[in-house]
Amino acid sequence: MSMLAVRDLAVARGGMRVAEGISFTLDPGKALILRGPNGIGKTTLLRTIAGLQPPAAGQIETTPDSLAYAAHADGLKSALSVAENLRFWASIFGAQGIDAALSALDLTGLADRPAGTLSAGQKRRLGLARLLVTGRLVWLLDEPTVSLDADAVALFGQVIRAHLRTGGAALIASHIDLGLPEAEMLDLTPHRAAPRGANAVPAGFNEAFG
Ligand SMILES: Nc1ncnc2c1ncn2[C@@H]1O[C@H](COP(=O)(O)OP(=O)(O)OP(=O)(O)O)[C@@H](O)[C@H]1O
Repeated sequence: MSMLAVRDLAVARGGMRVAEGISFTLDPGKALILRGPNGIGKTTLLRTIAGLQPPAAGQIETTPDSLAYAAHADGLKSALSVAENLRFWASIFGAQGIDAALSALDLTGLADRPAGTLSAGQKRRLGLARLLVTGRLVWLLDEPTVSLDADAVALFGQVIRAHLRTGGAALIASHIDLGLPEAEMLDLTPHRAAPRGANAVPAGFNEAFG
């Protein structure tokens, strides 16, 4: 049974439909990579599936409390240490420990550093480590590798693989190769919403100028 099913979904930003006619399912152990040019609606689609905004049309079916969303903004507590940040998230999600998450993202040596003093890539690694303490099965990731160097991208690829091996799934907006050849791709380009209302091209436009 799929962990996430999206049917004929349309998504909007700022009151304008940006993408439509999107359908896919995500089964355990699968990763789906969202592609498409800047502004096509990848972030908007992830926000809609995460429940941060309503769909403009269509259906999203998933198990309650199965989703973990990692947005562009890391949203870390800068005065707390790396370990304290993770413990805070672990307590919210009822996770047991943080050591595995620290180790998986190569943060053990930085555990006592205030998060505010981390480099951009280290902050991003901490943001991703939070996924591991959520215990959630379906990861929604928006450009997870921004600021990461090549080693950290490879490390993150391993983290995703381990998540998939243990029955998890991931929907990932990414412009770069994550080293996941088994992942499927969904290009949103053909799903760009047709112009509507005041901005719509009048019917017959093509015939008149064709
Ligand atoms: N807060 C907002 N208000 C109005 N329009 C917005 C808002 N945020 C984004 N948009 C617009 O919605 C459209 C979709 O944006 P979105 O961020 O989903 O694209 P994206 O595919 O994730 O792009 P990128 O590859 O640049 O991250 C764009 O045209 C964008 O300008």
